[in-house]
Amino acid sequence: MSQSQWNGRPTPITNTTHTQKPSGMPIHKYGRYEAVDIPDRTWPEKRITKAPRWLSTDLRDGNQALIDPMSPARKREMFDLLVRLGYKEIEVGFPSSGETDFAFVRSIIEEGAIPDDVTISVLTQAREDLIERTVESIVGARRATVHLYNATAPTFRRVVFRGSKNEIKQIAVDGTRLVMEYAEKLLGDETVFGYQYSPEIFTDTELDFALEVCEAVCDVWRPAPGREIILNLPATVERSTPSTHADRFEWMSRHLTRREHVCLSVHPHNDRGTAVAAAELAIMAGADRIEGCLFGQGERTGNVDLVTLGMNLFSQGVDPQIDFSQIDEIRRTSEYCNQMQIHPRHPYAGDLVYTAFSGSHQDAIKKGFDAMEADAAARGVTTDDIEWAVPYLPIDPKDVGRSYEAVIRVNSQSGKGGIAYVLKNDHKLDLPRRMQIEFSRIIQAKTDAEGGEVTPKEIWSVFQDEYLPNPVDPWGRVQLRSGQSTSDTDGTDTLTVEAVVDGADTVLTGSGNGPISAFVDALNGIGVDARVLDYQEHTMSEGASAQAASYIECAIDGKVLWGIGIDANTTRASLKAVVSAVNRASR
Ligand SMILES: CC(=O)SCCNC(=O)CCNC(=O)[C@H](O)C(C)(C)COP(=O)(O)OP(=O)(O)OC[C@H]1O[C@@H](n2cnc3c(N)ncnc32)[C@H](O)[C@@H]1OP(=O)(O)O
Ligand SMILES: CC(C)C(=O)C(=O)O
Repeated sequence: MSQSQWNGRPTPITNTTHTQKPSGMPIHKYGRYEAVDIPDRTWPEKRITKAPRWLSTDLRDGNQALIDPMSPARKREMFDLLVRLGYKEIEVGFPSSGETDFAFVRSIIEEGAIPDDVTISVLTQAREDLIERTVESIVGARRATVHLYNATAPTFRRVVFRGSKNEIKQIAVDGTRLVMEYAEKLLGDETVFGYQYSPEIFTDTELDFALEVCEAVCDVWRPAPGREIILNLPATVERSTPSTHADRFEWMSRHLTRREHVCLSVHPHNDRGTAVAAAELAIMAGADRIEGCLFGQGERTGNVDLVTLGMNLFSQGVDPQIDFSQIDEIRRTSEYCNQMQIHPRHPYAGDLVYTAFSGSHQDAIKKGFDAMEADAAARGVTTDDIEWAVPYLPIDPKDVGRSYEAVIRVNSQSGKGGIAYVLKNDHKLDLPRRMQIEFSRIIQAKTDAEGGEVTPKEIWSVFQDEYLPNPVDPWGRVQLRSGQSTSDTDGTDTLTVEAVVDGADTVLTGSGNGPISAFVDALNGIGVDARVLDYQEHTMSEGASAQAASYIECAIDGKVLWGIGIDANTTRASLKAVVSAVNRASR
């Protein structure tokens, strides 16, 4: 007998209870990614306190991965959106790939679509004919960067270029020289010309070799004050943890000579699903700039998502310097340009990302909103002036142009908090806690029976049917017509009420220490045994025509239930609430 049984307690589950088994998958085919020897790494202690430089490559890396690459019209729509959002560096294409990209670059230059403070960038392989065509494409641009790449990783050296390390380095060096020569030959003084080099597949390149190639490229470009070089170290295929990626950036940042003239850029792809973390840690490790695409479009699993990165900064109180305040417009444009749908759970932008279906989340959200309102009122400010603190909502959906409408949606997983939120938000009815429980059971019965979601409209219709008189087809024993009350100096109220009772016009009279108790007394006259257990009321709006809501919990002939009354006059509202409970008791 085990000790726990001996104690009369259940046997605890230990981790030996579930024995995990080898998967049988071919793990022998995959090697472990090499760690970086950098024990004195500093990036874990760093904080991101300002926005990095951003480059959008939607029109290049994003576009090259589309089933149906963007038409000129779609490209232009995307370009204009990126400019409106505030991106200052935009990779606009691969002009030597064909007429579409070349013509697009020419069109935005010739039509004056590029603001003076925006730098366009164009990508090319390190091949002379392609470089010449690439430089031709940017003639007349105010600010333009040529971006040259060649893969440097062992497999690519062996399989794609079939060359030695020196030969691969030479491709980068010759390419850089050719870019400079063609820029010299073709570009005029009107163009502020920049240069970017990417050792493609940096993530699989030996660090010392990546450094050697970057240094050789710098020897040709000769970065100096006012003559920066962008060294972009791409995770062309994401291969390691974000922490190892950060180590590699810290290592490169420490070892690059002329570091002060280098803009160190990170270009993560999302193969392991950790591109956002990889970009953020790379910035902590010393990178200055991030290349990515809106909503993570791009090759395979995509480029890093610029929207998530920017919004992550925003949610930490750091200005991303990009305007995401109309996130649905950004989403619609991106969906149109890319002909790809954004997932409903996409961070910050998906349809469902500010929505809670489950009871405990809804309860906490409702309490969060209530607490924010109380806190703001106590300080005499609005909720926009205090720190956001609503559980389960990392940001205020309003800040990205969303309403609160979809924050709580009700289904079989929902509890009283969610339903109460809908009534408060949409109808200004702040139900007492026990009434929330009562009404949520009514909604629960509906969701259990019918499944699916109950819309706010349906919730309201069930609520009206359950608690409020139907003006067209009234139901229940009692319908109030009018009433008068008088108060004696000894505190006794006498009430006379004209009502329809069981279909007949009736005058009820009663007395008590207030209008409610007088009405309860009057109801005795028609054989209703009512006792008031709880009473709450609140105004529903401000101003002279304000309505009040009264909630009364009654024991009626031994049955405990709630009633509600809504009226501009608080006494009438409370009498209506008693009638609501009485009618429900006999329904
Ligand atoms: C990681 C990235 O996203 S890189 C960007 C990738 N984007 C694109 O490729 C989109 C646009 N590309 C294209 O339209 C075409 O590839 C073009 C027009 C540029 C070139 O087309 P092609 O001349 O038919 O060549 P292809 O695309 O097959 O390229 C392969 C050749 O280029 C060489 N090559 C590949 N990359 C590079 C490079 N960066 N620098 C120099 N040569 C390169 C290859 O070794 C191969 O040479 P080989 O034929 O001697 O074996
Ligand atoms: C050209 C480079 C920067 C690239 O797109 C990649 O490596 O993913």
